[in-house]
Amino acid sequence: MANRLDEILSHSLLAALARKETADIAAMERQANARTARGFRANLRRVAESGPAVIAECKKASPSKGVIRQQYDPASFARAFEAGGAAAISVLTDEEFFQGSLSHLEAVSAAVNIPVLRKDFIVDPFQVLEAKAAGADAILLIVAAHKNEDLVELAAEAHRWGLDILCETHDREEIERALALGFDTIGVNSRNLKTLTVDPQTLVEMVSYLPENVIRVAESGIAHAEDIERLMAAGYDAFLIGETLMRQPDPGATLALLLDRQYVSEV
Ligand SMILES: O=C(O)c1ccccc1NCC(=O)[C@H](O)[C@H](O)COP(=O)(O)O
Repeated sequence: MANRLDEILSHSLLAALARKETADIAAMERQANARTARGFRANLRRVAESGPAVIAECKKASPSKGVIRQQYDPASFARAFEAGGAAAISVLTDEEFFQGSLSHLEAVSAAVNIPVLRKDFIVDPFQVLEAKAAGADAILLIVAAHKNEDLVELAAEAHRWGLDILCETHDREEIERALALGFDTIGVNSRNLKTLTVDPQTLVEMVSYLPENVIRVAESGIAHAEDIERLMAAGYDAFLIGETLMRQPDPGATLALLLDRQYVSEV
């Protein structure tokens, strides 16, 4: 039986191919060429030198939780995240499972000065072009979603467009594959994308496999200032936080509280 990740990947590929069919590729390439990527990796590194580098995520819904936030204005969240001290913004663009959109990415990119990550299930080089044309500075590549040859091809496409890559892993074998392929910004997702269960212990166990020259990003299930402190002490440089922020009445103020090491109550 197909697991959740396989289901999402098949849908993502079909949707991307359908968009590609009707796309004006030349116009998209002109748009992509006109944009200069803001350094995602460099900004994580810069911020992490003096404290936690948070990638604050605009996330309306998810396969595991359904709708997370009814009133959803990603550009205004992104502005508030920037003011609240985010190092970068992540924008979910998958329509089917996350109620995201490329238009969200465009709006966020235009609204902030910090780098923006296209958080999606990238399975075709066309999606990399889409990302750059819509104003992304980085894309996500999920190791579990690909054979090594495909990761190399997609990474080359990202580099062709000047985009940085957040390479996502979940276990030791995936981390070893990511390192062998030369990725230098590596996330460990505490969410198992095949079952959607979150296990915070995964983050603690996996960080020892990531060398210090890599930017180490802890992903998913981060809810409290204490989580960030514990994960920083374990060796993480950066923290991808979605649902905790999105469920709060004022996501930007909540981020500022988290960065000020104040407790955030669960809602
Ligand atoms: O969030 C999900 O349910 C999900 C399901 C399947 C694939 C990916 C999924 N989420 C993407 C992410 O990795 C998170 O949005 C990101 O790490 C932030 O996580 P959180 O802070 O727990 O919202």
